[in-house]
Amino acid sequence: MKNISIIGSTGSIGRQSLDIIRKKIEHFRVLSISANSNADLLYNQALEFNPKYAVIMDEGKYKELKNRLLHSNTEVLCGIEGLEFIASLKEADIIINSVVGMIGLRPTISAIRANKTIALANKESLVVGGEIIKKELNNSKASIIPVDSEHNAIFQCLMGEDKDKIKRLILTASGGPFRGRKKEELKDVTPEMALKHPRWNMGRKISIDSATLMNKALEIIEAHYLFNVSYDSIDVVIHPQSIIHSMVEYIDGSIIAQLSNTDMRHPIQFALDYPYRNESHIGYLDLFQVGNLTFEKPDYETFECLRLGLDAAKTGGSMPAVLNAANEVAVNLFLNNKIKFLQIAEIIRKAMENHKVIYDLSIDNILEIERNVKEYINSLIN
Ligand SMILES: NC(=O)C1=CN([C@@H]2O[C@H](COP(=O)(O)OP(=O)(O)OC[C@H]3O[C@@H](n4cnc5c(N)ncnc54)[C@H](OP(=O)(O)O)[C@@H]3O)[C@@H](O)[C@H]2O)C=CC1
Ligand SMILES: CC(=O)[C@@H](O)[C@H](O)COP(=O)(O)O
Ligand SMILES: [Mn+2]
Repeated sequence: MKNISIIGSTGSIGRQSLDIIRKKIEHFRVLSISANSNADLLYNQALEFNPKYAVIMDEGKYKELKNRLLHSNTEVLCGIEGLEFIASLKEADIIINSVVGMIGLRPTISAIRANKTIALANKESLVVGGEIIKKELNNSKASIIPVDSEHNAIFQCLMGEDKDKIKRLILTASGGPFRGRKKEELKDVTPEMALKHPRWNMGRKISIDSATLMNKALEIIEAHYLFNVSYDSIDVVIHPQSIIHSMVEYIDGSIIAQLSNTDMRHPIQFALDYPYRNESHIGYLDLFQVGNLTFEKPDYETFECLRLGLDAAKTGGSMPAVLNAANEVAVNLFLNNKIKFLQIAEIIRKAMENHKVIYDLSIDNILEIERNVKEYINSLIN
């Protein structure tokens, strides 16, 4: 029986994690759950899974949730300290970090310091704090099992292999809802259009990141830190079918790929069962239904976010944190119809140009960078 803490249990990955747990309830116990503001769903999850702790970020909803769960076995906590607490519980075997955004950094660090196994979906914590996370991991017995589909695929393609023999990592990208379009055609696209991902049903922020291809930029940085591979050895290939979730090319010319249905419950199950493989509860890939698998080069001209991400990655230091913070603010503005689609990249570019890079990063100065970037963008658009 494994005890699981889920940070972000009310989101897309959080709900799919609970779905896997529901199907394998004799193997897993839900120890803690959390939400930002969706108190109703958190309440229902608490009733169904009877966790020891439920954390709500939104202070305004804390008292009411506490009252609603008064006669249950679930203690209600609030705020980032609550997330750090459930990320480091002594009795937790696996921490699923499925929160969205760089708010995930502090819980990831807490889990590492408590020597936990972390099923990591929250890519933003690695993007902003990759160097710190690497150092913390070196001083702990914690491990990260990637849940992000590409990184989970690469993790599987590396199993049993000699890492010194890697030639390159090949990250696959669907191309998003605007694949094949030129910049001119993206001027007036709406949030509704951008949210319609052709293959995956995901949360709102990552769906917009897929539409701008920022998602792939974040994933390049994520892969760099997870697998300790230089940026020159990480390539992106557009693969519209999203059946091959990523590949590793070795020095002898062999490419090893991981394929499965376009369903995040595959990598989630893998991470929860690791190091074992168990029967799938969600079905198997029917190769005869898949059709052709195709590959294209990314269009760096149209999808400027991908190029900005590469620039930030190669600059290093605090620049990926600026890229990420600016992206979080810009995506939010776009989703609220405050800016146009193409302004997302424009705002990120300006925030990067405005930033003086620092190389000795701490959690505090990452959080300060986030505040400064927010202020700068507010001054830009007001
Ligand atoms: N969805 C997917 O298929 C994939 C997602 N990922 C990554 O996984 C992570 C989660 O994505 P996804 O599940 O789509 O996101 P969702 O938006 O669906 O869910 C996010 C979760 O985080 C909570 N949350 C949001 N903001 C805060 C905050 N400020 N403080 C505390 N909790 C917060 C939400 O609570 P509430 O419900 O109350 O808002 C919710 O539980 C992201 O980093 C994403 O890039 C990676 C690969 C695939
Ligand atoms: C499911 C998953 O891992 C997402 O990150 C997905 O890859 C997004 O699709 P894109 O390839 O369009 O970014
Ligand atoms: Mn992904």
